[in-house]
Amino acid sequence: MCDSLEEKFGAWELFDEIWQKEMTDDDILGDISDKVVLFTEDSPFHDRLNLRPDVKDNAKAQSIRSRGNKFFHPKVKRYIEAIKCYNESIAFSEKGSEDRAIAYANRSMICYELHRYEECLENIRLARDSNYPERLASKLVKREEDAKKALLAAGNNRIVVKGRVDSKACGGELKLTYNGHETVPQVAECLTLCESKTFGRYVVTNQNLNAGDVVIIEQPFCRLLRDVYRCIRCEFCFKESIFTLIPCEGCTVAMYCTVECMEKAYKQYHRIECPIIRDMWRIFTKLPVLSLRVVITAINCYDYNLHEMRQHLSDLNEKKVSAFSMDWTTATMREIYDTVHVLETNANVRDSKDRMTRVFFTTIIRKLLLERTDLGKICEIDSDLSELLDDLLLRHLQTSAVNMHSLHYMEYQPSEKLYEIENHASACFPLLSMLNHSCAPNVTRVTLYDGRCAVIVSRPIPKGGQLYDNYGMHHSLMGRKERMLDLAKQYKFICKCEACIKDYPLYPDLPSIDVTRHGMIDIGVIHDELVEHDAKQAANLLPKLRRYLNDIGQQYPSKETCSCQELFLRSFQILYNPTSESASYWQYCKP
Ligand SMILES: C[S@@+](CC[C@H](N)C(=O)[O-])C[C@H]1O[C@@H](n2cnc3c(N)ncnc32)[C@H](O)[C@@H]1O
Repeated sequence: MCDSLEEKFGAWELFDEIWQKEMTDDDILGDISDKVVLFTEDSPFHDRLNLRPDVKDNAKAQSIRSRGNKFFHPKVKRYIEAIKCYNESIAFSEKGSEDRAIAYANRSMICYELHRYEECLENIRLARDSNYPERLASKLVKREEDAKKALLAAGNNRIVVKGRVDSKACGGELKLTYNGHETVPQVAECLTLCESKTFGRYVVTNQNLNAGDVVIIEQPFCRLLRDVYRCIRCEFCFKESIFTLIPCEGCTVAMYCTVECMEKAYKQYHRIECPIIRDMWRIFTKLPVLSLRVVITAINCYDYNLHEMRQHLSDLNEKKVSAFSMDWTTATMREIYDTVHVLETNANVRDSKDRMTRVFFTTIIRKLLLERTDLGKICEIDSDLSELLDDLLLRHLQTSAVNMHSLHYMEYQPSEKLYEIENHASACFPLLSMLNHSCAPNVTRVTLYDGRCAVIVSRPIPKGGQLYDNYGMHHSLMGRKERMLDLAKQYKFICKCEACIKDYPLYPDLPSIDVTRHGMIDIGVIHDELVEHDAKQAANLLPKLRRYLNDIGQQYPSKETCSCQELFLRSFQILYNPTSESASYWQYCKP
């Protein structure tokens, strides 16, 4: 990961400061709508947050490159840290500048040291295209010759990524276990959407489901790469491209694996985000940035015709929109957005401070958009349109908090010599968002390497049962009080799941089951085997774990079921998660 762009004093800290100074008890208890206007108009957020246009800066590019050179030093050999600095330097440098060319050339040097000869040659090409200085040209000629020779000698420089490549040979593409709905082919036809006062919308099965059943595979409506991956992965397709990223010419944040990805991102959202994305990441956490991404993606579905969008949304009967009954085989992007538009906001159960925070954030984002982007020109003519922008931002600042899902990949940890799951992005999924939470879940989510997300049953669910996801608060890892507080704070509900009602203990205090009745399964041995991150091994273990979970799954909770669920998930992750290539470089450098 790279350094986070988020600053210590951001929008939340400013809000909290103003809130404590300005708000009286009467405001908090009474109607706050008038106060909202005054509050946001008077707030000195522009200066306090030091909002400023993002500009290329060669001096900064040079200083970041020097930092990279220190990491590159033969006694230091922290090449990955060095290349992240070179990438940041490339992002800051002006197009065609010597600083840009030298950063590419330095990146070629690291590629050479890491035996990535094709990428070394690509960086030499990029350096030359960027006016690499004549006085240093001989260095590049020599490196180019060496790389070509090494490439010939190596035969094939392709890196084999253990998990991903092998998985195709072992498990193939992950598919739904059952036929999909005719009009919602990404959801097993046995699933239906229900609604109640207690649960809102929720998903049930009309037949018995077994552990291992794949019941939903969904493409996100939109997604957002975490800022700490900006110098490692393509901002559009998320591919790990640390050796060949190219920069957006408008901002100092976005980098891409190809011009094609850059153009697609620009068309879908970056055209609007480009002038404000650095400030967004500086002053906010990922949730407001994802909310902005949802709004811009939605506006793009309307080709920036905000009049048409406003008309459509004001005519929309929200109660009638359902991701489960829409015909996805013919749906347009506008119709897909309708299903995002009606995601839960929990607006009616938010307290004054929560609502005011989101109004405050909306005001800041709207102002940035109107001052710096094409939306300013569009909204100038009609104040109703800027109101629409406000409504959308406020809405999705709420829906994102409640419905956002993290995307994961497997990262090699050089110090422990094993793979760990990491969260590199957030995404909005209209169908997955219909799953409610339980602290003792019966399904689990797996990010697939093509960017979709699969829902897999993790213990048997009887016909008529509800499918329960886990929002990050599991009974085996967190105490009941803490879980309930967190769920109430972020998701605004009082959890009454089986684990909360029956007060299931933490993992060390869980009962053990009588394994003699079900055959022994050595959790420790399987764990050690899976740590190897070998896809063939995972594919072999999966049916065994699946059988075991279906046998013992009814005896919940127990140490065995919880551990087995963990190992089961791990096997799926090894087979289907994106896997980092980083294991291939640590042999040549220091972490
Ligand atoms: C991702 S949405 C799930 C779908 C939601 N029920 C709906 O109607 O859109 C998350 C929200 O659903 C509700 N929710 C989730 N799990 C719940 C549960 N176990 N009991 C009650 N409400 C729950 C909460 O309002 C939560 O913020």
